[in-house]
This record gives sequence, structure tokens and C-alpha cells, in this order.
Amino acid sequence: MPTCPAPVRPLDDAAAAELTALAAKLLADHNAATSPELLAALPGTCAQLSDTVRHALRPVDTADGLFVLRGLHVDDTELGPTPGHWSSVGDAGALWDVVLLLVSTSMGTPIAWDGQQDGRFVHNIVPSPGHESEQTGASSDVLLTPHTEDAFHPGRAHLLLLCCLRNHDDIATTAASIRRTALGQADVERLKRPVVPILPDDAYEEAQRFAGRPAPVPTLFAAPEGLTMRFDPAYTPLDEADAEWREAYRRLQDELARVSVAVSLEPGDVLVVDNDVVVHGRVPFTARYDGTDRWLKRASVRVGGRPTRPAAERGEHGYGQAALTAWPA
Ligand SMILES: O=C(O)CCC(=O)C(=O)O
Ligand SMILES: [Fe+2]
Repeated sequence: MPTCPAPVRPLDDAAAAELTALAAKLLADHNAATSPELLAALPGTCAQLSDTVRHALRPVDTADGLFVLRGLHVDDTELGPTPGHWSSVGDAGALWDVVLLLVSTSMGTPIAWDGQQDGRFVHNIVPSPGHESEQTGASSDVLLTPHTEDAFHPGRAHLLLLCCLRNHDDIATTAASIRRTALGQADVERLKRPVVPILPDDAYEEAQRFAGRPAPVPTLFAAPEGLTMRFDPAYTPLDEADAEWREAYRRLQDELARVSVAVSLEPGDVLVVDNDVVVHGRVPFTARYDGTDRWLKRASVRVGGRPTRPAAERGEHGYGQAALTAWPA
């Protein structure tokens, strides 16, 4: 798998300092990155960003469906130990929550879920004891299978942002763009049909208990700018589909593996992924559990008026979950 051929958008020192200083001021004004007042102040603060920063934060503009924003400075010695679980993070790395929220707000509206990580708008991705072989951000020993984030839900993010605080072992995030695949037209047509559902993942215990009937959803969709995808094989009951459809799905998986790139994030990097175009995952690794583990901050962003999804999604129940927005929609 090629390593970091992802487009890099450099932030020079002045731009990085501008973004970090604005975040620090917001945090000082509101005390906590989780404060509703801080969230409400994000759009107004973003409006103060210079054209240079704004330009670096323009939408994803290549068929890779992603870019890496590079140039922010994380001081490892100031960070404190990597928490062992998202629930024990408290306000550790809070400045980076706010930086990530500013970056997110310049692209759209940050969203959160009541049922995930206490409804926080910035999640912490750290390996956690006892979760090594799950298909969630807390795992380590296993390959995190390429997936669309929150694929089970019609209100899922359009953009997924991962900000790296620590990654001493160069553990790569994987990314594969549907726009780089060469799938036969017959397979595309087959995968555009709603055949099987995508069930809530293990990060959503409440949604997994939802009693409603799972609705089949299409895997591929022909949007005006090209194909988009909704894909999470680890939570898709593939054996409910007929053999022909399963073979088409298998060929899609093979194509995604063929075009997959490995992006090893450095501290300060923000990976921006178009969640309609790219599936992401992570290579397996051995957790350290000594306070120096890999640590990412994650945000999800909704972008209004994007024609990237079938209209039929609007009728889905979303397994009883609703996305929260950082300020009233
Ligand atoms: O750890 C990573 O690189 C990605 C994990 C992941 O899938 C996510 O945070 O959504
Ligand atoms: Fe993910």
C-alpha cells in the first residue's frame, strides 16, 4: 500500500499560529471545549480567519477525496499522557478540540451523537484495554475494516476529520476512494440497488437495541460529480443478498483494496476525508498502554445542500438515533 500519497495542504507558521491563537482565546473565554456557548461562538470566530487559512481549508478538490492539513504544532511534552479510554479524557488536549472545531466549522456544521462518547462533538480515538479486537476506534490488534463513518445513519457526516496528537509508531489510517476504482458497469448497477441494510456499529449500543426493521440501502449512488458510496462490510448482513450481488460487492472490496493508500499521520496533521467518496480504516498495531499510545481527535461535519446521497435516505429511521448539531440548524 503506498504511504502518504495523500495531497498535503501546508499551513505556514503564521497561519498555524493564527488558528491556534484563535482556538486558545475561545477556550479561555469559555473554559471548556464542550461548552454550548463555545460551540455557538464558532461561526463568528471562524469569520475572523484570514484568507490564507480559509484557502487551505477549502473543500476537498481531487478524486482522492481527502487531504492532509499539515503545519500545526503539537508539543508532545505539554500534552500529558494518552488516556486509556475516551471516557477518561476529561479536558486533556482541549485546545486541539477547539482547533478541530474551528477547522470543521469553516467547512460546515459539526455534528455529534447522543449515543456516542457522551455526545461530545470531538471524539478521542485511543486504543483501550479490553477492546483490542473490536471494529471501533478503540481497537488495535485487528485491521479496522475500511468503512464509511456512521454508515448506518442517513444523518452521517459528509466530512470526517482526524487530528493527530501522537503517533510514535507511525500507525497508518487507510483510505480508498470510489473515484479511483475501476468497477465494471454491471457491478455498479447492481450495487446501486438497495439490497441489504447496514446495521449500527458497536460504538452505538442504544441503536443496536432499536426494534424497528432494518431497511436495505444502496452501496453506490451516481451523484452529479461522480459515484458516492455507503459501505461498512463489518456491519452488513451480506448473506441476506443473492450470490450475484455478493460477487459484485466482493469485486468492489477488491477494487477498494487495490486503490487504498496508507496515511501515517504526524502530530499536528488534520486528515480531512470526504465520507461520501472515501472509506477509511486503520492497520493493526500493538497498543503500548503506557501513556504514549497513538491519540487522535475526531470530528464529523455536515455540509448543507450536497447532492451526494439518494433522496430515499430521508425516509430512514436511523435506528432511533439523531445527530446533534453544534448550534441550532
Ligand atoms: O484510527 C484511525 O486511524 C481511524 C479510526 C476510525 O475509523 C475513526 O476514527 O473513525
Ligand atoms: Fe471510522
